Amino acid sequence: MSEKLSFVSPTANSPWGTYLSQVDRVVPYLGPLARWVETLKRPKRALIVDVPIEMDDGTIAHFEGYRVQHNMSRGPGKGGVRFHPDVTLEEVMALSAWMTIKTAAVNLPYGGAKGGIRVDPKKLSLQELEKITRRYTSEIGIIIGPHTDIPAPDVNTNGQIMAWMMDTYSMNVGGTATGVVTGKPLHLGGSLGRVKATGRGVFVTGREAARRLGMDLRGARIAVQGFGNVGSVAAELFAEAGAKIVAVQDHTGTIVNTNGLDLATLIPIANKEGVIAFKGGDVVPNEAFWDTACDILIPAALEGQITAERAQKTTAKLVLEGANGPTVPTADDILAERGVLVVPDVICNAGGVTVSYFEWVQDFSSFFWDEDEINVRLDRIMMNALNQIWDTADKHKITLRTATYAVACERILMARQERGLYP
Ligand SMILES: NC(=O)C1=CN([C@@H]2O[C@H](COP(=O)(O)OP(=O)(O)OC[C@H]3O[C@@H](n4cnc5c(N)ncnc54)[C@H](O)[C@@H]3O)[C@@H](O)[C@H]2O)C=CC1
Ligand SMILES: O=C(O)CCC(=O)C(=O)O
Repeated sequence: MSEKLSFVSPTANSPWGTYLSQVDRVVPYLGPLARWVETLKRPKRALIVDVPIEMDDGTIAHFEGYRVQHNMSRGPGKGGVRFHPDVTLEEVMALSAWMTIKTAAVNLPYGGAKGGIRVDPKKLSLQELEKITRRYTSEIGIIIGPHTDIPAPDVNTNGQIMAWMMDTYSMNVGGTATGVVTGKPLHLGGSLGRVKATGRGVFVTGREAARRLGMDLRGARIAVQGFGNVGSVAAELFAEAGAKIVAVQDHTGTIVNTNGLDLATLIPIANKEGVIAFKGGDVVPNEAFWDTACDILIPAALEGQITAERAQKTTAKLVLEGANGPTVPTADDILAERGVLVVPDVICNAGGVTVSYFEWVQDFSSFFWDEDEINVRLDRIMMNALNQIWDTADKHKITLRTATYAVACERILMARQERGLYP
């Protein structure tokens, strides 16, 4: 008998509700390991912290922060830190759980964790941003560490924030601990290739999926939602392969150009002011993004974006989940019924954590690899994982998402079983 979690009541399409539904779907494929499945339905540890800072105007502001360690059966917790006004404990729980599945899917020696602060970082000065980052790091310092839980960048966090986190943790323990976070700047123990790794993984898995569908990337029309680290890099790589980026949406709005957007001009503008400031496309209402005629759809923003209604109307034949949790379960079913292939987040966007793993290994060995070596190893890990998942999907006639969960959950629950319970 298991008690219900007392601190969260997920709804069907909420991030945690979506995750639970994804786990339920894999149970028939777990064999005797299914008796351990409840392990995956609750986080191992969830920390809520108060983050007080003095604002530039002298007032004291309090923000709520989280670090959730979902599962550590296979190794230390691993996963990013998000700064966003909508961050909740429930969302961070789901994001940490998806990390557990993702690290196991690509067979990295990690569990899953994630963190976040409910704050709009765009409203903070640089000094306030540094203060909130450092205070949050100190507060979660009781559960993170190079051998216990290793944060990394996620939405609205970057190399500078990882540098402050590394410095704060190092000051608190009294020695430089580069391995406590990944996604750091290069001269602070960062790795070549990390900035582009997630977008690169989306491209590598997407190229293989397109090949298997018989879709030529040259001339393929792509719509990208979210034009930050993941979306813009994936778009660039697909454009280099001959595809046309016909629609892009970010938090400022949506632009469309059926002849293909000029990324060399768009990317620097989007990084500074948002895509809406770009003059080389038509500005359309946000909902029209989902109506844009395209062959490939790349959600690379937030959770819950592909709803049942949007799944029904998309013309895409292939969905590449750059974001975590972008598709709600009802939409997943509609896409499957309509024959739209979905490469799920837990494999599609695993390139980032894979190069984070390389960074962590390089930090411990104090020996750094060149970018070609990183990319060759990244591509190999992504392709091996994808091929194994595809074989599992073919064998059981299931979606790539359920197949990824089957491969990953077997690894996680086998580790759980082999470790045993005390006494
Ligand atoms: N950075 C990384 O290495 C990884 C990120 N991811 C996931 O990829 C997604 C994007 O992350 P990043 O690119 O790192 O974040 P980012 O902060 O660099 O970019 C986020 C993008 O989403 C856009 N956005 C935010 N709210 C939006 C809305 N309501 N509608 C449309 N666009 C919106 C922003 O304008 C921005 O273009 C997230 O789901 C994240 O968890 C997954 C794996 C690794
Ligand atoms: O690089 C990492 O360790 C984690 C990245 C992340 O948060 C994610 O894959 O969603």
